[in-house]
Amino acid sequence: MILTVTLNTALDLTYTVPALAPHTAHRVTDVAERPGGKGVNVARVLAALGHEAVVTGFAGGPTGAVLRDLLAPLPVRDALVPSSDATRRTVAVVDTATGDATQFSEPGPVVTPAEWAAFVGTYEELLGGAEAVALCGSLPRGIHVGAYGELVRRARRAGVPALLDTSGEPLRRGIAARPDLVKPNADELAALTGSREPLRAARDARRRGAHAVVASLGPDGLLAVTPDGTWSAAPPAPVAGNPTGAGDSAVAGLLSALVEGVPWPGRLARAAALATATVYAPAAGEFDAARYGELLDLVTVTEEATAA
Ligand SMILES: O=P(O)(O)OC[C@H]1O[C@](O)(CO)[C@@H](O)[C@H]1O
Repeated sequence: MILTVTLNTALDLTYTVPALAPHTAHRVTDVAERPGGKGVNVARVLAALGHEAVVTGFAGGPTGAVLRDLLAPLPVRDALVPSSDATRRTVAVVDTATGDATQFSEPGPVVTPAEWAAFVGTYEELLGGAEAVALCGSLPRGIHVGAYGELVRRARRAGVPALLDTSGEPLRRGIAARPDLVKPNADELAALTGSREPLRAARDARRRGAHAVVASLGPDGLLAVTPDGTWSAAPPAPVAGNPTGAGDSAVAGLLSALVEGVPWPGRLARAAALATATVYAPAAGEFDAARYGELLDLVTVTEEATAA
């Protein structure tokens, strides 16, 4: 079983508009409502790849109830812990003229110390049956900024490989706890290290404690800096579509291949193909399965002739 943690789960709304323009009113032509937050998306992709996936984190209030209802028919196990405050919503506005997505994310619930303690108990129990854990997304209010560091340390004590995908101070603190893998995007890596040069920044992230770093660089694919070598993985051509959730699919690709014992080049090919196939799909947590199959053969993985 692969465990995914989404402390700040979300009811993801996707609005489609013909053309997005500030200071104007918009008629929404399509509305989609999905259970979201990064770890929820990761779990859905893991399940589609044939892995048993368990989702934990918090859900509360009317939005939390809808999220759980939407999760129920999906092939992932719901081990969410109740919060008294309501789960947030996110809104992604997709502009059909350009294909661009603009995201608005609410801050999320205020989690109480008792709720955090209940979550930690559930997390410890679930770690007992986990082959790997993904720790994903922003922190809701009330949770200490070192929370991911604590969860990484607990995973290490349980002998479970931990992948961290977050940003800002929670990422900085989480990395210091030495996760097996971090998956920042270009902006998160630059904010962490002060460098917009991905190779230099990824090496810096390793020095800060991450065992391996896989940076997601949008249309440029992935850059992996690991103890075994440095690779880049690129899709055959840039793809137009909604990139929301592409990074989550990359995480699912990396984790599934890790637990299957696939070597780094194969892991990266899978992650890059899944991320690209997600851009072809309408919403985060989904990917175009036919395109994924084609892309697996078309992704180029190149070993960089440079020390990690
Ligand atoms: O926790 P955050 O960093 O705010 O990210 C959450 C959001 O990211 C997405 O997972 C896309 O990666 C959305 O589904 C949305 O819920």
